[in-house]
Amino acid sequence: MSQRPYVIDVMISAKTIAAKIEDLCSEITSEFGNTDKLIVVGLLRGSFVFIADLVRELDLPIEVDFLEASSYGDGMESSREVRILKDLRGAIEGRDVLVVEDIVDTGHTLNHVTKLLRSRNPKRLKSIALLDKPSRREVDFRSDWIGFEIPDEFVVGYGIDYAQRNRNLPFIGSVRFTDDPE
Ligand SMILES: O=P(O)(O)OC[C@H]1O[C@H](OP(=O)(O)OP(=O)(O)O)[C@H](O)[C@@H]1O
Ligand code: HPA
Repeated sequence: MSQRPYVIDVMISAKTIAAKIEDLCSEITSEFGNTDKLIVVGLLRGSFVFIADLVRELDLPIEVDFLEASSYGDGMESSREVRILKDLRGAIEGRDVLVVEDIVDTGHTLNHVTKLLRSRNPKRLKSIALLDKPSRREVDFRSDWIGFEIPDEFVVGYGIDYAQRNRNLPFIGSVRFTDDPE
């Protein structure tokens, strides 16, 4: 695919993200305070940075597992067809589960994944998303915890890509095409 030229404007700094994660983790720690073990499920690939920071702030007995879902390919439009490319290693029946997602946009990915995991009869299933774009929602879905509500802009960084690039930026930035007429 030929790439249009773009720049990335900082939307949420690394420091602001770190402060938000501390707040979210104290809420999650109280919610799951009585758990014997919390299974923290990261949705690959976008959540790999978020889950790494999150689990280090959780004062709970945890296990980590991953599930890979994909619906965007290399573009900016959801295919609305969520493909499970890699399933969990472990069973979640009767367990406490926290699903960790980088961004909820149309909502198709997290809606599909939480339905799939709920069908496996966990004891409790909650979800957390660092970013939420409510104005883009196509299905009725809301995550239990949200870091930041953001406007309808395509974002990258802190694990999130555009055509597989920019996942390594330490902040959340918005993509601005420099060949746009305005
Ligand atoms: O709410 P939605 O419109 O479904 O969009 C959110 C999903 O889109 C991105 O995944 P992508 O398919 O790009 O895979 P990736 O995580 O490997 O980047 C992102 O990481 C979320 O999982
Ligand atoms: O804004 C976004 N950026 C990158 N990937 C995405 N997947 C859904 N929304 C986005």
